[in-house]
Amino acid sequence: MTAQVIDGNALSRQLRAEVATRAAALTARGVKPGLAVILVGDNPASQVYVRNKVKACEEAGLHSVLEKYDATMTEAELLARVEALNNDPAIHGILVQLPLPAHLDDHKVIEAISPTKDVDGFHVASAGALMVGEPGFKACTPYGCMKMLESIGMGNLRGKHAVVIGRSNIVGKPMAMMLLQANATVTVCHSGTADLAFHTRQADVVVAAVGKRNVLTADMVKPGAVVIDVGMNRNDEGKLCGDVDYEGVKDVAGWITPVPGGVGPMTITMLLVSTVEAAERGLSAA
Ligand SMILES: Nc1nc(=O)c2c([nH]1)NC[C@@H]1CN(c3ccc(C(=O)N[C@@H](CCC(=O)O)C(=O)O)cc3)C=[N+]21
Repeated sequence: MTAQVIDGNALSRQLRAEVATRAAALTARGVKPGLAVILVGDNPASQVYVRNKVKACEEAGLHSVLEKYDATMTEAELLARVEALNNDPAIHGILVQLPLPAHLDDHKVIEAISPTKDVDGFHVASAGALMVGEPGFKACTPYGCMKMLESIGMGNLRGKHAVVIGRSNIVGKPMAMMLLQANATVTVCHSGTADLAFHTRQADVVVAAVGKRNVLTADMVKPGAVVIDVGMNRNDEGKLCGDVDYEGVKDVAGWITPVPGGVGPMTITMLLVSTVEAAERGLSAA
């Protein structure tokens, strides 16, 4: 059996067309949805990601501002920029690209973003809203993974077992909460898990979000399972690859997401969706 591919580029094209329609409607009412992206320092991977986000905004008719700062920027300066954007009516979403240089406290900076503009979903208020099932911005990567599941008719996971590998605040934990919200029985595995394969072999859905190559191999996957690969790694030839041994796993799984062209573009798409939603909310509150 060869797995069917969940094409993140194709699904993104569809969803971004919907975003563009909503953005045009808002713009016609005098509110062009605006995203501000702050990048501190010169991490080469971050430069590429940030450029892709800004380009995606332009293509969907959103206003975007990229603020680039030297790695020597002080925390007080960064907090002042966040505060200015919180108060800027042209900006509906604020994203501070992570990781920040070591002398800046990620947590403190994220908490300074107004929860009404936290389109990344990283603020404790957003994480808490997800936890208790209240409306709020959702972390874009797991949100994109849920949209991929919906696209193959797996939006409701009642009776299904989902296994998440990884427990980060930006992917693993919110992913587990969203799967739970979709009625899955959820297991979260991590570096302290004794027998990872024992858990993954029970899974109808596996989400690999560790940041290490070949975390999931064919022998660890139940035939027909859905495999979602959140990893963004480079192999020995410098080629982008995920956490899943794609070549092996594709012969066992029922569905699989590729890297590149899977979760990555969906992450950016959900950022656009949340930014448009932030602008729509502002309008309905006014
Ligand atoms: N505050 C914050 N929010 C983020 O959402 C955030 C972040 N910080 N820091 C870094 C990670 C990483 N990330 C990616 C988004 C899209 C692709 C993407 O589009 N990847 C393409 C390929 C890109 C390439 O060729 O390098 C793909 O998978 O097809 C990758 C990675 C968002 N992040």
